[in-house]
Amino acid sequence: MRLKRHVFLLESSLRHVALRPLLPALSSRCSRYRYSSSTSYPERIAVLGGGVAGLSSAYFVSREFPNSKVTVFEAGKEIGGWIKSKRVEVEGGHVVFELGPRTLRSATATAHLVQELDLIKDVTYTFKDAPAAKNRYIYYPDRLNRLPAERPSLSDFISLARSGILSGALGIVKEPLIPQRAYALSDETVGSFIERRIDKRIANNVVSAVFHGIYAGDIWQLSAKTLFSQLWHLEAKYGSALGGFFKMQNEGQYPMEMMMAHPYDIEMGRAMNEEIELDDEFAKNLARASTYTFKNGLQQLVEALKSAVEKTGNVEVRTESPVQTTKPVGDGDLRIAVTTGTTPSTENFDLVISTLRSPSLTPYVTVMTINLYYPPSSPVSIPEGFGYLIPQSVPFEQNPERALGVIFDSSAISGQDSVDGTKLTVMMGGHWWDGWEAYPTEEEGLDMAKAVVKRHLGIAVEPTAHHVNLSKDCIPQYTLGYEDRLCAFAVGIENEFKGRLRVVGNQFNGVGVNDCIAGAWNLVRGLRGQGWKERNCGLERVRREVGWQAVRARELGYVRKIERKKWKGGR
Ligand SMILES: C=Cc1c2[nH]c(c1C)Cc1[nH]c(c(CCC(=O)O)c1C)Cc1[nH]c(c(C)c1CCC(=O)O)Cc1[nH]c(c(C)c1C=C)C2
Repeated sequence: MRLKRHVFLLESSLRHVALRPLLPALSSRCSRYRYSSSTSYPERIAVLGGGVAGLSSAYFVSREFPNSKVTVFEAGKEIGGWIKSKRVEVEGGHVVFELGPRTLRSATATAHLVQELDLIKDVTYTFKDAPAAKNRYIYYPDRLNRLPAERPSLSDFISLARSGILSGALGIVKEPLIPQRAYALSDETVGSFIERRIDKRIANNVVSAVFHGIYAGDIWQLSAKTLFSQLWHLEAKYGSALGGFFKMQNEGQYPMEMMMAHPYDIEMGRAMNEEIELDDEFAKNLARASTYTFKNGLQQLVEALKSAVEKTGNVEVRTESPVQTTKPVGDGDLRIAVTTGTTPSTENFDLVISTLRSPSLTPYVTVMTINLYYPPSSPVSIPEGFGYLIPQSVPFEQNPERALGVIFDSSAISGQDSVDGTKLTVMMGGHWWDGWEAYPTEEEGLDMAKAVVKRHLGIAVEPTAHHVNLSKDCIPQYTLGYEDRLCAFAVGIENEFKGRLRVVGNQFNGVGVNDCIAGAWNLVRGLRGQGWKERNCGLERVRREVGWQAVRARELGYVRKIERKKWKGGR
């Protein structure tokens, strides 16, 4: 039985919510030109880029316009972008190494896609009560510190306090007394926001670790307005982030149910709630899960997407087809000429959905992932948990390799490997490698990763399997002033392409897999009917300075409906 379920899960203020795609329905102007008025749907659509944003755009658009011919252009030999899972044979069986993102949090658009692609049977969950979900560590200054879980004990706090990680935490209590920022301050870095409102030590010791785990970025460069959007707008509205948060809760019915949101996000959340139906059992599992992935790794998702779009017969995926140029055909013809291939050829499209990067908008960081496997016979013992993150403040001698964190994959993810043992991923680089002209070789990377796990985890033995992967320029950095640059960018492409070029992907919608899929879903929703003829580019959200509102999380879909029922005695 399929029941309607709203299954957005918690999205903390650390998550990037400021860049959800716009709701083109709000844009009323519809420019009609000679060519465009002749068809009621875009006959030919190009999707630029075959990563998860491109493939999910192709999937949604092929359903929205079943008569359109869709072509996906991918520069590389393979589709899937940064999502890559590798099955490696080891003694007695196999293990799955993830070279990029490895797990998903519950989010409606992605969950629905998983369901439509018939992947539910292959989902493997990490439930919220599992040690992997509860135990997260920060390495500081020379040891692992467990972060407070749902019910932290006194000894948790004592050991954290001893490590020095909590120095400056008193600033949180004093935060409501800190004067509101000057009206003229249009953005500041995440580091400076925390320093101004709480304490610099908390920024360097705690917040920088979390930002390593999401952006592999430098909190002294990343934008608070974009990446701390909740806190930023709470301060603007109430004068204080923490005080404002509690004041805002007075407007709700349930404890902690209110959050700040951009009106566009509210509209998108409502649309998802209305339009998306999830399988009852799947929804229940998602509500209990901290994260999930697939038995053969996250790559299953992009492979299933590719098969599904190709099965339609209307979508062609062309690999090894780098995009050379995209230009308006011009002279009254609104179509876009896309030149692709190493021996360039040009075709005209009624609509182009681009996931390609725009270098002027954000810098990128490079991350090296080193997967290590130790068989059960190895004298290796790691704490049960998700893994650990390394803050910017860790002394150089404790982290000369500039690792960002280590994931305990064998503890964090179950159901992928046919053998026991210890599986780890060391993540290195990120902003530490900014401006480097050359990166470590695979051999050097492996040696560096082994040195990290030896120093931090006491693992002195050799892994029996490993894989080193360099993802060059993989995570865009939403640095100071990002939203202003995005706004100028949106105006530029709207003027140039008159609405026929739409953008989506990790440079615009948030850096996570869920962000890219939700962005694609919403972008395609905006193309419906004659929406594809409207003069916008998918970034209308940043085009208007509108006030953020306090809303019930439920209205955004961020509510675990099933849990809420229990909480309120089954109402
Ligand atoms: C390849 C490296 C990546 C780093 N961050 C991201 C990638 C793809 C993107 C990302 N990671 C997380 C989020 C938050 C939202 C979410 O979907 O959970 C985002 C947008 C959280 C996260 N961080 C790590 C893991 C395993 C997860 C869960 C999601 C996932 O599988 O990516 C660990 C981790 N990620 C990075 C580093 C340096 C790191 C360190 C242990 C960079």
